[in-house]
Amino acid sequence: MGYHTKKELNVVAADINLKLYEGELVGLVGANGIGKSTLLRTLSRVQPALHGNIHLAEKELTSYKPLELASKLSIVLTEQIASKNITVQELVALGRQPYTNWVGKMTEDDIDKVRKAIEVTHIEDLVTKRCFELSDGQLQKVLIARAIAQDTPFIMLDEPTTHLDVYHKAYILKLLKRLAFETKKTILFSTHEIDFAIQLCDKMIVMNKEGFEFGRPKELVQARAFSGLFPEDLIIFDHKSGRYKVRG
Ligand SMILES: Nc1ncnc2c1ncn2[C@@H]1O[C@H](COP(=O)(O)OP(=O)(O)OP(=O)(O)O)[C@@H](O)[C@H]1O
Repeated sequence: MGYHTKKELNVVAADINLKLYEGELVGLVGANGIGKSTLLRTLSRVQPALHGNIHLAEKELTSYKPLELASKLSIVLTEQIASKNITVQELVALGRQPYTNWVGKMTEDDIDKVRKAIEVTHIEDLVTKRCFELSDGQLQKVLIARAIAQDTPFIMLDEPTTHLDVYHKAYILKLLKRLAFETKKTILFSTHEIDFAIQLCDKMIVMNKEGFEFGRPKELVQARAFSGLFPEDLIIFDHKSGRYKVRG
């Protein structure tokens, strides 16, 4: 995966080979610029893979029609929101767009899915607010609610916990964990919260300069996958606690 620029081909990562299952919360970690967003964008068909195949539910990703794809996968990008002038209720309801008819009329089922998404993310008190009135953390929850309303079996989120305080970071990640478990969705998110991801994820993808490692957090800790992520002059990964520590 990577980019065709005017002059050259910029290959960000190659030989990525992995399989995700339903009901799994999967954390994607790695240093700045290593290719996490590129991977999410490639998996969600926002940009084409340079080489290889991606299958979603046994079907080649490129063979999906846009609306069909929108009923199978959703991606949450914080910067993506087109108009912040709409209300929270309207933004969450946009998650139902792939299913509504051309006039956008919602059925009872659509309305129910929107209501449940608002309930599960605990944003009931925000529904009448306009999106520009929200704090970053509130907007993050609203965007997650929209993805839940979209009700796709596969949800991807690019850094869903940036801008959040430590309590709300844990809150969002626990919410994703519960969602994956209870609704049997596959949830893949990129994060810099490696400590939290180790504690909460079923599996993790660790991207590094050599390639990537994939597995259960405990196995990855044992395999020392987190040691080589950053230059070790400043921080080192402590295998006992599963955390990074600043060198004394
Ligand atoms: N539109 C683009 N065109 C060309 N190269 C790009 C483009 N977007 C990103 N890149 C390059 O691809 C590489 C990976 O970037 P990417 O945004 O995927 O990293 P990341 O792991 O998500 O980083 P961060 O943790 O800082 O968000 C970087 O070297 C970046 O410069």
